[in-house]
Amino acid sequence: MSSEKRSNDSQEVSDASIKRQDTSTKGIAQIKAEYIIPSTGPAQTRNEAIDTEEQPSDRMLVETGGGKGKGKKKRGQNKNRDNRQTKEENPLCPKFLQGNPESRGTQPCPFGDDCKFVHDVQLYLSTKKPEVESQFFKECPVFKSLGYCPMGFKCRFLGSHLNKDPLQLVQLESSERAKLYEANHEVNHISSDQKLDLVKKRFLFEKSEQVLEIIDALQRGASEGKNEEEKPKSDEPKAPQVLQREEEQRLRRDRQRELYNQYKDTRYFASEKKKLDLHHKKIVSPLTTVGNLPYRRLMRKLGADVTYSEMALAVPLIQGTNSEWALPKAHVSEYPGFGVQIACSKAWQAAKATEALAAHTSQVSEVNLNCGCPIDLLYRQGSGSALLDNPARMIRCLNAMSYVSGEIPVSVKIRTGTKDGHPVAGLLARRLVNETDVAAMTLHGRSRAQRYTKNADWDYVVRVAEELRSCEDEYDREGRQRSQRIQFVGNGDVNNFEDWYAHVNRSDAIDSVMVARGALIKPWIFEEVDAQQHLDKSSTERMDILKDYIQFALEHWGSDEYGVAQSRRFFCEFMSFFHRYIPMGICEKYPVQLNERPPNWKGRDEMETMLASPDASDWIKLSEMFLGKAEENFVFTPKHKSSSY
Ligand SMILES: Cc1cc2nc3c(=O)[nH]c(=O)nc-3n(C[C@H](O)[C@H](O)[C@H](O)COP(=O)(O)O)c2cc1C
Repeated sequence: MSSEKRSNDSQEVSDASIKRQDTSTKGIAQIKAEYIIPSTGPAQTRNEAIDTEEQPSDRMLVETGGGKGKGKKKRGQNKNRDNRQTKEENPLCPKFLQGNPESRGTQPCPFGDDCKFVHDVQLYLSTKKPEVESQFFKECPVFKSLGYCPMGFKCRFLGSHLNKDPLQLVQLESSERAKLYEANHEVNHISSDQKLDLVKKRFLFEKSEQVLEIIDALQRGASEGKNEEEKPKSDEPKAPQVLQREEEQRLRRDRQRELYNQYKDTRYFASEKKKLDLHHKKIVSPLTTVGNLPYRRLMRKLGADVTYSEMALAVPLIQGTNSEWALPKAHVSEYPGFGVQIACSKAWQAAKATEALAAHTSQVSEVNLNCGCPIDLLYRQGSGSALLDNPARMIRCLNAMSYVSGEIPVSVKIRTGTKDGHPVAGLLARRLVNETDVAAMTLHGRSRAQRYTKNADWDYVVRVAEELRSCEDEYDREGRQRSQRIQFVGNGDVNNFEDWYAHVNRSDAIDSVMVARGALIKPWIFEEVDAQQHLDKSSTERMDILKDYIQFALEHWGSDEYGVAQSRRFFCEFMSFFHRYIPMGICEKYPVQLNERPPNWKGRDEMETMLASPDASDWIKLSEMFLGKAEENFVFTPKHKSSSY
């Protein structure tokens, strides 16, 4: 990929030759006339809608019981998605993946002849789907990067690591494989025994039990204290029942004091945890569905310093659900600088999920509480942005997390508020300083109600950052000494290096900014930040980026039938953002804003036109260039109906 400054094509075309079309309307990207495909009707743009809010993943719908029943029609969500997976007709027994277990000296299949899967490798190969015909991968990409292929005979690129006579899989020497593994493996795997302990409720949430008792007692104390203040004082002698009640209250207060002292003595201060340094770091937002491990690995390769897991729900984590525990997994290149984000509605959920995470994952730089998610399903349950309306509960969650997370720092991501015109983030910042030990806060400059309709309010983001700093100063002046400055990260509408620097440099109170859609549409955005210039990537360079994505996807999901189908599906989800890139060279006015839509346009070459297609069937065609022909019944409907804008 070239980071050379390119000439802007606009200079090459004289003004006189540009037959301007009327694209100067607000919200419409300005494309040079020669790239516009003339429309027959009234002014036409490629897409009608604007960006919709984050959507629940299919996993979330299952785990929260959402998506069942009638429910209201969700804005922008494709509820009738049919992303079915095909299954192999005669699946090979997992014990035979790498060949006959007995001849390799490993444990035989415990089901023997009764096994419902195929044991005869020759038979399996005779019914297996043909090899993938990829224009980009002439040999198995996973074998090439690992020195062996974990999918063995099931691999759809098997030809490149199969000896036909005798029938045997090829692999590199173990020392070479070990070297490759060192730089390329996944971390934060929970073992099946650990998962089973959670499923069977055998995991002892000892720290959570401790902190929840304290938090409950403090909360009860606070509400009893309030009631007592309201009672009028009287000099009359007290009845024995009253005296007894008072004595009970006194004992409870003593117990609370004792618990509080215990809390003070045992709690972790931010300074006792791993240091979280986000200052001027290049940060990619947590992104449900699209922010999967292969995408984050790609972003690391393209210069990101900090990445976050997709949002994991606390309750299924506590219950040991497989799909939820897949989310904290990361590529080794992501650590340090990898955060796990959780969503929950109550302190017990926050504590237990965090305690399990701290016990079962080793490479996590921060645990982040999502207090910004607008999804109705979670909001109705009191999670995500619902916590903005209940700051006391948010603080209990954060303190519980801090108590149990050991040396992992805790952070929080919020929005301006839930309603338009009622921002609460400033007050929250004050409470975070005074009442919690959070190491960082991220503020997305929009309310829940606003979704993506208006621009993020960066003036407000800056005011909150400054409010945070003045609270920290007050705190210090009172001699209470915060252990370390809370890292403040702003978020919203960062789409190019100019936005990035403008926001990062606007106030010393801001440590950095977080990028979401901008990094999906233009994954090389941090390369621009480093080069401090707009980079106009050719279609060939963009295909190389997609090739890397597919490489990482196959390494993550596998190169067998299942893995190829998963890679194709998530490739298409990625394309639902990636296709929105409008190259600088075809623009009349640059940079293009995130909410600007182009009129129908054609690229500088055929591939560029194809890469910009908003049609999901073209994304499938692109996937076929990397992954071979899609199944006849492969259908893809993006999660965001109007994912284009
Ligand atoms: C597809 C998609 C998925 C998202 N998933 C999450 C998520 O899991 N957790 C989260 O805190 N925010 C999530 N967000 C919100 C972003 O992190 C970010 O706050 C928001 O998009 C504003 O940033 P932007 O203007 O740079 O896109 C998601 C946004 C998008 C577009």
